[in-house]
Amino acid sequence: MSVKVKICGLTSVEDAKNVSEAGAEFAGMVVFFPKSKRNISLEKAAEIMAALSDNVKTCAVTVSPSKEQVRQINDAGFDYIQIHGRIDDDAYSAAELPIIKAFNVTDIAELDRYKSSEKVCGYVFDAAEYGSGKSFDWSLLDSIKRDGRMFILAGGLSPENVSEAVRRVHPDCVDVSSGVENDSGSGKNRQKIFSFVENARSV
Ligand SMILES: O=C(O)c1ccccc1N[C@@H]1O[C@H](COP(=O)(O)O)[C@@H](O)[C@H]1O
Repeated sequence: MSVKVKICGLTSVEDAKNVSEAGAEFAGMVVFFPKSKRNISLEKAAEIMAALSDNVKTCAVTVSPSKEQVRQINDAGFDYIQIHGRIDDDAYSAAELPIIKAFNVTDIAELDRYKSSEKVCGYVFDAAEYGSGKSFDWSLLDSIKRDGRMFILAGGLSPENVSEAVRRVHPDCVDVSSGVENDSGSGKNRQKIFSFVENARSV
């Protein structure tokens, strides 16, 4: 089966159209994290989700969300919640969507804690800095036993290196944000999104 593709950090309706037309399976939107240049409101996320094809699954991308933020995300129309950083007990209890737990290199050792969490349906393995476009040492993933949950590779992927990443890591899904942005660093680039999807699937 070919690798799935997740395009993250959508900020506009135009991004949604490009992601849908390119045939990506997942679209991520950063919410409740104002430090990110890709952070958007739930209202904006609703507008973007309305413009996505029905077959594109959506994901709220968060960092250590509070219980109240998780509740708002439950009701906002996403299919998944991606959580970087901590998941407090309160936030975990409040989650009604399947959780994709993200690890940012230094916390990879915490993976075992989540392997028995019923609500966790997948893992994102990402570089140390959120949405930085930087890669990390993929050999850190070699010893991780696959457990049937989605194994998603992120961090510094691009149309240029995604084929190599798929061959080397064998992820279920590849996840990109910075690598498909315009050279100006703002907004996604249609041609790069299409090339990323094509190159990921070429393996
Ligand atoms: O994109 C962000 O600004 C961001 C903010 C907070 C948490 C995660 C964020 N990005 C996620 O990082 C990976 C990979 O990004 P990149 O391709 O290296 O730029 C992806 O899951 C983004 O959603």
